[in-house]
Amino acid sequence: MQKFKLSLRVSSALRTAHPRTTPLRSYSTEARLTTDHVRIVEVGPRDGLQNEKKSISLETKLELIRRLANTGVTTIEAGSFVPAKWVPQMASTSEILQHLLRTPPPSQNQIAYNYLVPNIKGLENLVTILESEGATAGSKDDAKASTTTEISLFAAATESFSKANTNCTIAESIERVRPIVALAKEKDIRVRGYVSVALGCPYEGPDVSPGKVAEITATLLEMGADEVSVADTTGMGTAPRTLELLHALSAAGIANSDLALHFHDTYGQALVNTIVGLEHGIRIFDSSVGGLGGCPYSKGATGNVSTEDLVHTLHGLGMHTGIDLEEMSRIGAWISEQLGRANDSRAGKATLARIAGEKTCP
Ligand SMILES: CC(C)(COP(=O)([O-])OP(=O)([O-])OC[C@H]1O[C@@H](n2cnc3c(N)ncnc32)[C@H](O)[C@@H]1OP(=O)([O-])[O-])[C@@H](O)C(=O)NCCC(=O)NCCSC(=O)C[C@@](C)(O)CC(=O)[O-]
Repeated sequence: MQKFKLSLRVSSALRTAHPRTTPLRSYSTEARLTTDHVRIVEVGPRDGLQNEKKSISLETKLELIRRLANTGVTTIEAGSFVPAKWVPQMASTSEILQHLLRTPPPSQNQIAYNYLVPNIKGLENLVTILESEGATAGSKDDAKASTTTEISLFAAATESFSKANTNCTIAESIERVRPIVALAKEKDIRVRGYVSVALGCPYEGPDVSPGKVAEITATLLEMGADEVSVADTTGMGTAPRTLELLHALSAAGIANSDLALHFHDTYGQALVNTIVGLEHGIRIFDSSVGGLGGCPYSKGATGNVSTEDLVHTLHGLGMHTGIDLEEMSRIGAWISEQLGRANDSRAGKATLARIAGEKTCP
């Protein structure tokens, strides 16, 4: 495999788009790629399914998670402790947690199951189940030796989105997060933060302040979040603005190792922006199998970048994910069929077509 070497010349595009703020500099990647392993956070069962019009049964959700756990992926967002009136598709999350606590993952994989909590009540509900099952977040007894339970919490980078998504201002949402992190730390639960609409807001447009995103990210980390996923909820991000945002995060003193990137592929820019992130040194990316999802507050929004497309791109760049692309492609086709929707992964469809072709070739 040839050494991964890119020269995207992002800097000249950046200069045109942002003449005042961005320093002129050449953009060489080689020195930044010190490690070639990327951790993918599979968000299909939560971020994907929460936005699908058709609800699926608990059994199908469990089957989805079981199959995903067999692909080599190490972090799976399994559900969300939100009121059913806000997100009806996530209503069976308690049962999912219970089931996963009782079931060792297949193939002896070490898997972290992550649950979104919008407020302290969500985390209290999760902890009640954890304790009633006699489990801790990082279960150490034999039956549960290889699963851990994590949470995600979230804030938004614009006031309008914060109001629509969480019924409160940004400042109030940060205050809401504080006791969640404190309780999670007390219970030894790993915490992931999200900053939504980091590269574009359905109400306020693409010009979201990178400084504001960096400020919220830093606040979540200072409170005790273990990593923060910076989310392009609307898919409005472009390569130059992604780079500008990454520079703002670095300038705020935030280490790349504390960051993940979460791209939706509404404008088909997710993989381009992923490469910008890779070049900058980010090694954690979120994606959903089959490109499941959308966003109820963002008209026309498609789902997350598909895991199959992301894995295909990363492997093509010589990076490692530990994920079996063929198996992931089969799951993408299967879950799309269960949901009665098109499979949004080009690499997934192409992989399956290639396998079918190989089988029928004389
Ligand atoms: C934050 C709230 C709850 C405030 O919602 P609210 O209506 O202001 O809540 P409230 O505190 O006034 O309570 C209202 C009722 O809900 C109950 N309640 C309160 N909390 C809970 C809970 N956790 N679980 C179960 N029940 C709960 C509470 O007990 C009460 O019950 P009642 O007295 O009426 O019977 C609401 O705004 C909410 O759930 N928002 C989250 C919506 C959501 O999940 N959005 C999608 C996730 S974010 C996302 O997807 C983006 C991301 C992360 O993927 C990254 C990206 O941007 O791409």
